[in-house]
Amino acid sequence: MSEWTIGIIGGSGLYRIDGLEDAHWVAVTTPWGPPSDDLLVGHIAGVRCVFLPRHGRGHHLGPSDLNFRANVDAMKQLGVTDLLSVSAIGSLREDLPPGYFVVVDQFVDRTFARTKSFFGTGLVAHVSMADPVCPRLSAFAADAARDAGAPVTQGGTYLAMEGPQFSTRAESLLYRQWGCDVIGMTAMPEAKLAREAELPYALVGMVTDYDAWRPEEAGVEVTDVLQVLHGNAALARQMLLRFCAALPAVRAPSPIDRCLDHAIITAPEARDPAMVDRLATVAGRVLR
Ligand SMILES: CSC[C@H]1O[C@H](OP(=O)(O)O)[C@H](O)[C@@H]1O
Ligand SMILES: Nc1ncnc2[nH]cnc12
Repeated sequence: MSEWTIGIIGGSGLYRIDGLEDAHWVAVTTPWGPPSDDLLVGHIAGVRCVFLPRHGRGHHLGPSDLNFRANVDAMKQLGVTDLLSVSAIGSLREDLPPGYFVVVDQFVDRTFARTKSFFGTGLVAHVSMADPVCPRLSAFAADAARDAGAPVTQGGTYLAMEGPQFSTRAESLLYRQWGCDVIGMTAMPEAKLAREAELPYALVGMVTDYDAWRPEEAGVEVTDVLQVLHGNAALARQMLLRFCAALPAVRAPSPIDRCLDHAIITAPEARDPAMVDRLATVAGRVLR
């Protein structure tokens, strides 16, 4: 049994968190290079939280330039036990209009220009991604969003695209045919790396637009996205407050806390010592 430390990765439009008590910015270095920004450590409703603006303060990093490994490693270095991502998303469904909060539970990864694993030559691991989000954390997040007064859909498939350009109409229509519900540019490989780091992960997407599949509508523009996000800012803040306030005092273990028990395939004598060193934070539990 242990206590919670909630990592919050804030996406587009979410570059700081008001209401974080005793807050201070902390610079963290990682073996993977620099994270997107310093991390803001403080408390919400008595729960220790670590906030990272995914694109940096001022939004100077695009989705393909994010150092996802450094972001997850930095969270883990600061003692994060569970990771909550808050993202802007496009909707691929008529019944998920702008303003909706979608707590996603599946992903289709169509990104292609990103480093997707902490592991590789010298230390190979294969984690399961069958169930990519933590059901417990996702349920807490959905309840909190509902309590805050947001329209919430629990469950949905997020298509992760490379970007930075938005989709063509043909792509948008194709993703709908695939059964995807929402679209964004950042959840992958973030969710995969969180799993490799044994961090339970949940994603609350805030629908900002209908992407490009509606024939009568022009495609999405950044200004549309930001307008909806600014309108949602108070709701997002309330959601985080209620999320922390409702967490049980004691954190019961999650199976994800130990998912590397079954994942590493490289024999101990064949492991690259430099890789073992680099993985100290992420996988030290099973490598020491
Ligand atoms: C500003 S629109 C496109 C941009 O917004 C989303 O970012 P995030 O997931 O970090 O909220 C989307 O993935 C794109 O990066
Ligand atoms: N339509 C869209 N496509 C990709 N990422 C987004 N983020 C917000 N809206 C988006």
